[in-house]
Amino acid sequence: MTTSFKLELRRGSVVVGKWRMGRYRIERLLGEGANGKVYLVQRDRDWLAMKIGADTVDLQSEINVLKSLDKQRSLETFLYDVDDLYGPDGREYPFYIMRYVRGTTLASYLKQQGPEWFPLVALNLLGKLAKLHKAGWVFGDLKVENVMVADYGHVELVDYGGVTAKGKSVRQFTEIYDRGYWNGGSRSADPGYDLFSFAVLCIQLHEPKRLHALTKELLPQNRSTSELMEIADNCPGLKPVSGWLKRALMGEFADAAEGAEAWRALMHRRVTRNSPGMPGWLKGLAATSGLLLAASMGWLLLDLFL
Ligand SMILES: Nc1ncnc2c1ncn2[C@@H]1O[C@H](COP(=O)(O)OP(=O)(O)OP(=O)(O)O)[C@@H](O)[C@H]1O
Repeated sequence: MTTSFKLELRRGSVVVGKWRMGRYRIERLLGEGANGKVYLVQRDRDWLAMKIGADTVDLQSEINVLKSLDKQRSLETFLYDVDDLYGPDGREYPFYIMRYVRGTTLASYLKQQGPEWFPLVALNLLGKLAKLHKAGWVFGDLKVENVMVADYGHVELVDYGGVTAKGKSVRQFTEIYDRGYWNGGSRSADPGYDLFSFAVLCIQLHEPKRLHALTKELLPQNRSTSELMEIADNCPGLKPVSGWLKRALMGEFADAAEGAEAWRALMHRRVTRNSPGMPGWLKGLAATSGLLLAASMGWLLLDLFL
């Protein structure tokens, strides 16, 4: 993705908000996308993330969602400040300050820590989605790039630009994760929309090349969930969860909490069985992380249901 503006802020420079006068020291660029650039900044002793957009209207809808999310007490505060700044080019840019999410992207986490972490990280991600669904929201733009993972597989979502109230239409999405793109259903924001994207995300993590090739090969009218299922069925890493993925792609889960429960039961069943034919990642889980799994499941369940 490229940004539509070339603003660059140097490390060590200090940005002062035009209206609210907040002072932020730029540390480094965290990432950028179609809607803006995100910098790691410091205010007093706190590390925060600053998202700068080229266009106030674009950024404003994201800010509105964050404000509504912050009003709901079940979710942690994410938005700290909203203001405009003067760039080195003299132009005004809108920005907002949000919580800095520590961690690495999902794909690099699994690369560094090993694929045996996939089931647990995925379960934690379902837990995050479950909280949003419970509060009446759908994430909308779920994709590998928007999932950050910290130690012990702890998951955080970033980029709330696609978050949509249940029942409305999802406006910001990424084609390959989009239910409409695969002729698998509407773009109406229901929990099933996120679970569909979650299933594609699992496929993307395991078979990125095959998924990409499929998007090139198929004519729009021939894209279907069965094409996605075929990739999952033929991928050894996804075999244990292929039944679950099918249910998600078919919209059979009421929400992410129900999906998480089914995923957790699947993990539990597989780990306790520990049969000789068990796939690699589950063997790894059972052998090396039995205790860790129990502990993590404990906090996950607390996280999910508290
Ligand atoms: N709060 C945060 N803490 C840490 N890193 C973040 C945070 N927010 C965003 N990032 C990083 O910056 C990247 C770009 O941010 P973001 O996805 O919000 O931009 P975008 O323009 O909306 O992107 P897209 O084109 O995908 O919609 C993210 O993929 C992530 O790596």
